[in-house]
Parts: sequence; structure tokens; C-alpha cells
Amino acid sequence: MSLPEVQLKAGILGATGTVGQRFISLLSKHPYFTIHVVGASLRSAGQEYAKATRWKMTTPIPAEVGNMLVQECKPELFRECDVIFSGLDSDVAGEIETSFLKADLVVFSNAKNHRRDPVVPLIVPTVNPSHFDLIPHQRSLHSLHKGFIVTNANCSTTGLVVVLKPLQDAFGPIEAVIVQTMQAISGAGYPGVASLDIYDNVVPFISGEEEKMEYETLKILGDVNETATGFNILSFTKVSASCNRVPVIDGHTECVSIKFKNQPPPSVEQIIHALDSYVSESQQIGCHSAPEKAIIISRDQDRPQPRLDRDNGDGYSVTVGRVRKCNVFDVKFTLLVHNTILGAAGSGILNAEIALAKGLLKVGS
Ligand SMILES: NC(=O)C1=CN([C@@H]2O[C@H](COP(=O)(O)OP(=O)(O)OC[C@H]3O[C@@H](n4cnc5c(N)ncnc54)[C@H](OP(=O)(O)O)[C@@H]3O)[C@@H](O)[C@H]2O)C=CC1
Ligand SMILES: N[C@@H](CC(=O)OP(=O)(O)O)C(=O)O
Repeated sequence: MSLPEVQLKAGILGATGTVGQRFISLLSKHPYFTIHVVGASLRSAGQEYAKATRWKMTTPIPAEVGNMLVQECKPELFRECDVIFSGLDSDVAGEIETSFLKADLVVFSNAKNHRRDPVVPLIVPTVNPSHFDLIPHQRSLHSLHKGFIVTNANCSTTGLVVVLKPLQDAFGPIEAVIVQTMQAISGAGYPGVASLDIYDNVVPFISGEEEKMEYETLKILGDVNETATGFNILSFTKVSASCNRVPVIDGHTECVSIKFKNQPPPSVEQIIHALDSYVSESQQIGCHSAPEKAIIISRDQDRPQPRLDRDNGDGYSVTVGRVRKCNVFDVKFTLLVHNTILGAAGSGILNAEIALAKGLLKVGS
């Protein structure tokens, strides 16, 4: 993809939070999105960013952002932005993001609020960029000239669909998926889970998470209908998720078992080959943040591990290991996804790069 001639102005909603901080650290070294406005709640608005946030990234706050004044999340304060990235708390994301859409702004959201909307694409950038095809319909429905809203997926769902997509493409419909997650504490935002709850412990419940994985997987792996006015949500595939919080800072690990419709199923080596050779549309386009490999196969018997593998592909790759035959279903494996990069902010940024490549961002208009 050739670089655009102009810099695009980016606004960040929820800039002080866990996902917002990740947006800032990724965008600060981005070649064509420049951070223009940062927004958060009334608690933070009016303060310098460095004072308002409790910075938890391992790199310093970028100098150009540290002394920016945090704004309220009002569309009129972001009207110069070509693109808005939202890391808003879901208690407020629905209403605020809708007000930005109505103001004809382009919103890439991390929050759950709009993911089930029948005209909002739910896009994991290394899986289903074709769902951008619905944007002209969304624009006409809301009488928008340049604005639209796209969401990225729940972080655990993101890792899962990156691996299911090439298997579905290569071997046909997947009949059943059973997944157990071990999710990092950064997934709960800041301050998140109390240390007395998570230290020396595992918590076998994350509110709403299992339902999100079971629904979002089917929307993402489905396709856009013939008239590009809606989504064909998979009805054949059944997903059952069990979600657990574990004392890991970043990186969600998932143990997955799957059963194919077509029998006999592919061999373990055929599955490894399909995963290893998978190239997503975002890579084909040559997007700046697209990983060299969407899926990295580990053949070590004790990998993937969050501390060792979460930064693979700069956090944009999903690492898969322990691919083996399953005695109940057909095959089982373990995957690892970086929950705040590909599982959150990174997906928003890569989705914006894809939108730009597809001509959907009307820069400076
Ligand atoms: N953490 C993760 O791995 C993932 C998170 N997500 C989703 O991304 C979103 C952000 O999550 P996360 O960063 O973890 O959450 P945090 O709690 O860390 O951050 C929430 C952000 O929302 C802002 N905010 C809260 N209330 C308001 C308000 N009334 N008006 C304006 N801004 C407000 C906060 O500002 P202030 O500091 O001023 O309070 C803060 O910037 C959530 O919707 C979450 O579900 C999605 C995928 C993965
Ligand atoms: N619930 C996820 C993070 C998250 O906020 O997900 P969602 O964007 O689907 O609400 C976790 O706890 O790890």
C-alpha cells in the first residue's frame, strides 16, 4: 500500500484508559495517523494528558501527547479529525459513539455496544475486511457523507476467529467449537480486578464474555449479503465458551477443540499447513500494521505462553501451538492473542488502514 500524501488527524476517545493508552503508544509511531485530540470523562477533561492518566505502558508517554489538554468526548471538539478511535467504557460508549456518527465522523470502536447492530460491521482486520462492503448502505441509511462506524471484536473472540477463518475456508463448515479461555487482567481495564482476587488465583467468570464469544464468532465468520445491506450470520456452527481470568498482565490464551461438518476431517498436518499458509486481505493489501504472518505456528510442546509469545508480530499475530487430534471432536490446539493490540487498539488501527486502502476515508473533507 502506498503511503497517503497527507497526514490523517486522529482523535482518541477514552484516551486515558487501558485501550486508550495502547492507541496512543501505537499511533505515536504511526506513519500517517497523527494524534490530534484526546478525550476522556469529565474527571480528566481540562487536565494535561500526563496528569490525567495513570500510564501503564512500558514505553514513556509520547512527548507530543503528554501536554495535550484532555477534552470532553463531544463531537464538535473532534470535528477536525479524519478518524476517531474509541476506547470508551461500554457504560458510555453507545451514546457517545452514536453522537459522533450523527456528526458525520468516522468511528472505529472497541466497545461492545454497536457490535450486534445489523448495519455495523464487526471486523477483525486479519479475518473479514470484506464486511466493509456494507459501509455505503450504512451511510445511506444514516444520511452520512463521510462518516461511518465499524467495531472490532471482543479480545478473546478476535484470537479465536483468526484461527477458525482459514480452517473454514480450507475444510468447509465447522460444526462445533468448544473454547476455554485464560484471560489477562489488562482485559478488565484499570484498576480492573482487585489484586486480592487475582493474585494466587483463577476467577472462572467474566461477565458477558462467553455470550460475546458465542455470538461474535458467528457474525465475523459469516458474510455480507448479496445486496450488501446486511450480514449472513452463521447458523450452522455452534460455539461454547468458558472464560476465566488468570494472573497474567497481557495476552489471552485459549484452548480450542473443533469438529468439522465434512468427514473424515483433515489431518493434523493439513490443519497446520492451512494455518501456517494463511494470508489475510490486510496483508495482501500491504497495510502498514499488518503482521508478516497472521498466524504463527509453534511446534514446541509447551507453547504458546503469554509472557513469551504475546508480542509475536508486534502483537498483531496469533500464535498457535499444541495442534493435535481430539478424541471427542476432530482436532484441538492452544492459541494466544495480545488482548490490547490485535484484541483491541491494534485492530482499530489496522481496520482504519484497510478503510483507507479501500477508499472509505475522505481525508480533510
Ligand atoms: N482492555 C482490553 O483488553 C479490551 C477492552 N475493550 C473495550 O474497550 C473499552 C475500553 O476498555 P479499557 O481501556 O479496558 O477501559 P478503562 O476503564 O481502562 O478506560 C475507560 C476509558 O473510558 C473513559 N470514560 C469513562 N467514563 C466516561 C464518560 N462518562 N465520558 C467519557 N469518557 C469516559 C475513561 O476516562 P477517565 O480516565 O476520565 O475516567 C477511560 O479513558 C471498553 O469498552 C472495553 O470493553 C475491548 C477489547 C479488549
Ligand atoms: N472482557 C474482555 C475485555 C473487554 O472489554 O471485552 P469487550 O470489548 O468485549 O467488552 C476481558 O475481560 O478480557
